[in-house]
Amino acid sequence: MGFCFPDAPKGESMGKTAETVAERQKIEQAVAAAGEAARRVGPMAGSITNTVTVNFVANAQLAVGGSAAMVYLPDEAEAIARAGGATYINVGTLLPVYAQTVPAVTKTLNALGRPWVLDPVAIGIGALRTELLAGMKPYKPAIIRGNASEIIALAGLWGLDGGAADSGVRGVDATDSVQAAKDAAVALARHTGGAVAVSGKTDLVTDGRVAARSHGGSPMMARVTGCGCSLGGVAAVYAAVAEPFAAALAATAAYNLAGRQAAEKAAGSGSFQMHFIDALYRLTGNAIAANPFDLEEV
Ligand SMILES: Nc1ncnc2c1ncn2[C@@H]1O[C@H](COP(=O)(O)OP(=O)(O)O)[C@@H](O)[C@H]1O
Ligand SMILES: Cc1ncsc1CCOP(=O)(O)O
Ligand SMILES: [Mg+2]
Repeated sequence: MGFCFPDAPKGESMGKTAETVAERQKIEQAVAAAGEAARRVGPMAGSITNTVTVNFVANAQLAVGGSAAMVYLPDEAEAIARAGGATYINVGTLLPVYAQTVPAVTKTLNALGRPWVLDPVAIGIGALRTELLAGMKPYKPAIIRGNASEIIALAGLWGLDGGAADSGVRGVDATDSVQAAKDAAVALARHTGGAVAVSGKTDLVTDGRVAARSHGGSPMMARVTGCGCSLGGVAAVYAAVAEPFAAALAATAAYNLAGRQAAEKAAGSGSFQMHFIDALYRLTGNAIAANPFDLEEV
């Protein structure tokens, strides 16, 4: 492991002091522990997620050791929220029933103090999506995971620094860079007191105090639908057994490592998905923690 700060803008990288060595080691240990605990405990992380990638989300959660359960109805969502170690909410394809399900379950999760992960997929499309995402602000997800444009748009919707109503969300895809979403991610993390994971070529994970830039993955991940959604589902599995920042970084690092490994074997995007699930299944906590990341204070 050791230090690597190649991407940190000048003046922002943490110095190589004893304190930062200790900070890095603490983070690496927490990430490794999250990876190991998911396999040991087998936490259930239920999902309210989109109909496009629901199978990929469940298989990725199972591959890292968790247990999956997908629901749509309000009473069933309440039940899995109560029974699960964490819950995943992804607004990718909304149905009318979500107008009841989503506010009820986020309120319950907040009242229970139970971690939940939000993926604000395609934020900006339609009135219901905007209403549901705006209404989540007081219920504070432990982890917000999205691509750069979604993170900028969510901070804009919640009236936070770095946000913009007119971010570059294009359907479910991003047109903004991860770096451009840094201020929005930090502001969101400070609002929730949890963590924010911004995905892209190099991912950024922050708790509002430090930011880790996690390296790896493959451009092929943007050619397979659900790499982002399933990353959120895996973050929920880890959030059931670890603090938000460690859980978000563990999921992000696992994806970067498994993505790199899968790309070495895949002949194209179809077999990439198969090799990717295989690679996730084989990861150890120590391997996840050893995936390269840079650390900076924010
Ligand atoms: N060009 C890339 N190089 C490496 N990894 C990538 C690249 N694009 C996306 N990824 C990875 O794919 C996963 C999903 O990210 P992304 O495509 O940004 O999410 P979304 O599908 O929600 O837009 C993340 O693990 C991210 O690191
Ligand atoms: C294509 C699509 N349309 C609505 S949800 C969805 C899946 C998006 O998945 P991801 O953001 O992980 O690529
Ligand atoms: Mg997405």
